[in-house]
Amino acid sequence: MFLKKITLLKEQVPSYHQYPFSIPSIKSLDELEINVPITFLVGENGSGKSTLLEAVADKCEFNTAGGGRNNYYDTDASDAALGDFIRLSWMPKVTNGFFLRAESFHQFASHVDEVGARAAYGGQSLHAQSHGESFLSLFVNRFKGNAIYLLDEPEAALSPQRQLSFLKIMYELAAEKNSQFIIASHSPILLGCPGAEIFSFDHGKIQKTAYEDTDHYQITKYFLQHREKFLHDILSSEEENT
Ligand SMILES: Nc1ncnc2c1ncn2[C@@H]1O[C@H](COP(=O)(O)OP(=O)(O)OP(=O)(O)O)[C@@H](O)[C@H]1O
Repeated sequence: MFLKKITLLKEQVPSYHQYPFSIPSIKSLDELEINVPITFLVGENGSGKSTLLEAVADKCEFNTAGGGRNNYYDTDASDAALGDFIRLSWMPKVTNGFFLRAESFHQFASHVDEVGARAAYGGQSLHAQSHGESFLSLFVNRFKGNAIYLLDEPEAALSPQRQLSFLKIMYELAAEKNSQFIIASHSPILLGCPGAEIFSFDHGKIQKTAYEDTDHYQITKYFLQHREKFLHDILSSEEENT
């Protein structure tokens, strides 16, 4: 484990009325203590997970469009608006790692081709693989250990079976190869990783939550157990509203 704490430098915040400080979870952030090698960030869409993850990537000097320290390429991806306003506490500091953004992975794959770095990603162009296959190639070939990995919705391209494959890779890297993961995720499969801690960004604050208390677990479980009733209730209330 490397990153132990994320602190919002409150005295430097210019205004809580503008992005990113206007996001309720960020506004109420003081210190986030990280206690285990695998940490998940969960919460409703727009609750601030990517904003915080991007800020951490920025402080790590990773390309905020996706990549590590040595991946320089231009992109339309946003600047890390929060990066200058957080402090990272390390023990020890690590500079090796990777920031995965599912949405700009295409541009990252082009960058790998352009700089002739395919060998580091399994030898084949990431563009010549399916979206999910290219994610798995990245995890298998590039994630070697002694590093911090910041992943924004890594499940985006992965089938349930491949999510399990990724879970195993991540678990082993954390347990045996001195790796830390901070992951924004909506996947009830990944969130179930043993030993992981989950922080919820819902209800205007960032707080630790149990796997079984997440919406991801509860809604998925209820849906699978009561699919017909669930759909009937949702669809009939939709009809009443129209
Ligand atoms: N560049 C920006 N300028 C202004 N507002 C922004 C900007 N980027 C994001 N926001 C807003 O900040 C809020 C948090 O966005 P963020 O992307 O961090 O959410 P998230 O929790 O990662 O959501 P999701 O689960 O949908 O990925 C959203 O309401 C979003 O519209």
